[in-house]
Amino acid sequence: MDQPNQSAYVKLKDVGHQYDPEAPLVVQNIDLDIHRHEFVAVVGPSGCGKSTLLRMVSGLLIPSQGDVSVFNRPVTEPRDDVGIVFQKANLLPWLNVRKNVLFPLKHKYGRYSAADEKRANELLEMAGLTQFADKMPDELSGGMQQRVGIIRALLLNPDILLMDEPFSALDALTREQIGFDLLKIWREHPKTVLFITHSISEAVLLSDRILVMSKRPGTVLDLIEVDLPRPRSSKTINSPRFAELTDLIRGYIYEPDVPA
Ligand SMILES: Nc1ncnc2c1ncn2[C@@H]1O[C@H](COP(=O)(O)OP(=O)(O)OP(=O)(O)O)[C@@H](O)[C@H]1O
Repeated sequence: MDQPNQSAYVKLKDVGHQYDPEAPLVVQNIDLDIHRHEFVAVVGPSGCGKSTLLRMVSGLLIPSQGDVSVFNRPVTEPRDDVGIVFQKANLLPWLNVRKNVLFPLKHKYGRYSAADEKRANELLEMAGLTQFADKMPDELSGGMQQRVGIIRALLLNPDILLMDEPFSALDALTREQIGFDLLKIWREHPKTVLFITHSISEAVLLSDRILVMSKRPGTVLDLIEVDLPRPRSSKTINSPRFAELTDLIRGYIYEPDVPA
């Protein structure tokens, strides 16, 4: 279970949100502490408010109820130490891959240094993209573009990484591979991750804990500890415990009468 912890990197306390003051809440009574370098996934039925939750942590959306804090400070706007990866990489089509990775620095400071370029090259190497660094985005596959989106979010070395269905546009094989790539990056450059996904197996494969949300208005049905050993691999997927955990979550999502 979640432990009250002053040192939580991300903290949601009794959070609720309604987009329209006349309309019902889309999420309510959300409590969650995410600790340093923890990987927490959020799953739940379509429309239950997963993206709303992530947007509130990012500072793109201010909740109508409750408190969201990052590093013990209320979230009032987006911040540099929180990186975001969306479903689509949204690369700039007129910049090559390396320049796309460096774009956040160029945008923020108007320039980047040789050291920044070196770091971009290191990240590109880590993501297996060195030979594509000078290519334009439309010369890359969807999976490669998404990798570029991830390392672009890592360039500013954020302590927290928010990922909103980052792999959902990819085919199943690429999706599994990029999941393992993400785990490798996370091992080498530990980050606190909040990861939204529709895929129960992806959530179990990647995360330390999984927040299971009810259908709208989204509330917390369960917070599940994923007690599978790391590093995770394709063997993990075939383990009996993996099947138990995915079945448990499926029960919540497909049989809404299962008590919390
Ligand atoms: N900007 C907005 N204005 C009004 N309503 C919105 C807005 N964004 C989302 N909603 C509504 O809030 C609810 C939750 O949306 P949200 O995108 O957070 O859910 P989700 O769980 O991420 O959905 P999905 O799994 O389908 O991506 C939905 O009913 C959606 O229609």
